[in-house]
Amino acid sequence: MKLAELLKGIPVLEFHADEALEITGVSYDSRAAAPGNLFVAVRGYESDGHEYIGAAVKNGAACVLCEEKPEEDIPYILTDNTRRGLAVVSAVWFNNPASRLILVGVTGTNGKTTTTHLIKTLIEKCSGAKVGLIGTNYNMIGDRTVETERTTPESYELQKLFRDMADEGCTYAVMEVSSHALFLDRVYGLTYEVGVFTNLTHEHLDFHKTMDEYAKAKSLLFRQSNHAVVNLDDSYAGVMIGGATCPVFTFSTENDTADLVAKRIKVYPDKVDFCALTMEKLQKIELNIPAIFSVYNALAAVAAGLQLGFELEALAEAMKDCTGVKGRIEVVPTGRDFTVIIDYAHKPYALENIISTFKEFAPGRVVTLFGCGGDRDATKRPLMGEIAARLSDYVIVTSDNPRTEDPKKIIDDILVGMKGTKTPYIVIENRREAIGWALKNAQSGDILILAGKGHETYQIIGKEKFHFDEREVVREFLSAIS
Ligand SMILES: CC(=O)N[C@H]1[C@@H](OP(=O)(O)OP(=O)(O)OC[C@H]2O[C@@H](n3ccc(=O)[nH]c3=O)[C@H](O)[C@@H]2O)O[C@H](CO)[C@@H](O)[C@@H]1O[C@H](C)C(=O)N[C@@H](C)C(=O)N[C@H](CCC(=O)O)C(=O)O
Ligand SMILES: Nc1ncnc2c1ncn2[C@@H]1O[C@H](COP(=O)(O)OP(=O)(O)OP(=O)(O)O)[C@@H](O)[C@H]1O
Ligand SMILES: N[C@H](CCC[C@H](N)C(=O)O)C(=O)O
Ligand SMILES: [Mg+2]
Repeated sequence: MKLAELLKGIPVLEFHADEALEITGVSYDSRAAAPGNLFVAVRGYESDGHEYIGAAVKNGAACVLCEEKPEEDIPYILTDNTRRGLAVVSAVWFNNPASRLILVGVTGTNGKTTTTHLIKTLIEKCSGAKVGLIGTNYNMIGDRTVETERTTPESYELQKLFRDMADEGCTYAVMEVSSHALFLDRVYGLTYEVGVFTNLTHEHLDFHKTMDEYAKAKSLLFRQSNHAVVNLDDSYAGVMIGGATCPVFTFSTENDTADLVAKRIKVYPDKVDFCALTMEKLQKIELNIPAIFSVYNALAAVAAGLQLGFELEALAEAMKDCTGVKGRIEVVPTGRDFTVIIDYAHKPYALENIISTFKEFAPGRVVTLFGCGGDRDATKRPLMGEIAARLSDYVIVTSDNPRTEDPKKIIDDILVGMKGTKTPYIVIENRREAIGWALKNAQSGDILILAGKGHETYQIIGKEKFHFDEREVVREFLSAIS
């Protein structure tokens, strides 16, 4: 593609290159730069891409899109914001694949992965269309699963994925839109047919610093959506509605002024059901996933479906086909008289919800095993400690992904929130050993919640990723315990 064609849509401050230069690809990491590429220099939190221009040139980059004049003698284009520049050139490079897709974006602290899965199934069942999915566990092109590293990919990888989806016949893409992605312009330039807000609670304050800044980042989604769907029961609903530049459709379990209201909610050990009330209709909805928060995820998905033009009756029918997601309230078969649940609750509010849910149904004790991730928001650690101690009958404090932090220090941070608790607890730093101990000491009727790692099949210690699948660990220990 000619350079000039690739750069249309970019605010150019200075153009020091031949417009007819043939570009062979786009790269934003010097290590991935190939001969003939346009290298986009991005200022980051760890380093500055401008410092890698030399390395990119060594790898054959033919031109640079940057915010400051390179020291190297290379054709360059100056622009004001290279993160946005990367998003725009990536879309052009892949021939604007998003224009072939109806996009649904889901943001919020909890429930994004679950809600995007629900919406995907609803669209498939209501329209027969092939639907793409982008999120924490994996990406999907129809039924085909594609591995992922991040919840919302960098703009270049995102556009590439959209291209594959469009080429393989998808007409919709449903995606989780993280606050990082919104703040770092990974989704810059996209227009969502529907943007969904699930909720906002304590998380990622290492990055956003304050809840207000975190909320502001989330609300950016509603500046690039044609329809907004907002959880009116959340205390940050006003920020999302205030930030929206499109019509807003609200849902609630308590406020009758919402556009979609859940009435007569029933929560069972294995499912929920409720009556969904709109201005025109009343319809029973059943979802085969337990917990009160599943009602919210179902409401969010139905509301999105309504905004896409599907009928409430059809959405209710399709909801019956929705199943749970790996690592979200996942029951591990044990063949014993106690229950093991794997859940991705790695944030205070999620932990509170999952423990409360099982407290309601547990025939015996609720035993919570959890840790907190290293190199992530440290202020959530004592909050999670307090919640686990207050709501559980027994707590096992262990490690999550310590990353480059000292696991003992992370555990100490958690224990600050458990000071003075009367709830019995034990600290076992090694997660495998902690799970083994929990299983050996499980009592009849117990519900053992392994919280925090959900679908993950690894543990990150230092900078290394080790294979660690809690399902396997549970099976190994159980086969050793007669
Ligand atoms: C805070 C954050 O999101 N950081 C992301 C961001 O990093 P950054 O801007 O600080 O980049 P940097 O490492 O300083 O490097 C600057 C530039 O120099 C380039 N570089 C760097 C080294 C080199 O040798 N050559 C080179 O060219 C880099 O490619 C980059 O373009 O851009 C990088 C490139 O896309 C990402 O890899 C990186 O994600 C890091 C790894 C990360 O852990 N992100 C997490 C926190 C995240 O994004 N999480 C959210 C939310 C999760 C959820 O709640 O579900 C997600 O969407 O996954
Ligand atoms: N609507 C909800 N409200 C509160 N908690 C929820 C909700 N939905 C799910 N959860 C809890 O949060 C955990 C994570 O759910 P899910 O993966 O769907 O959210 P997410 O927003 O994608 O999270 P992440 O940002 O970590 O990927 C679940 O395992 C469950 O404990
Ligand atoms: N997307 C989240 C996942 C956290 C999962 C938890 N197991 C942890 O390591 O803290 C993050 O990277 O912050
Ligand atoms: Mg997710």
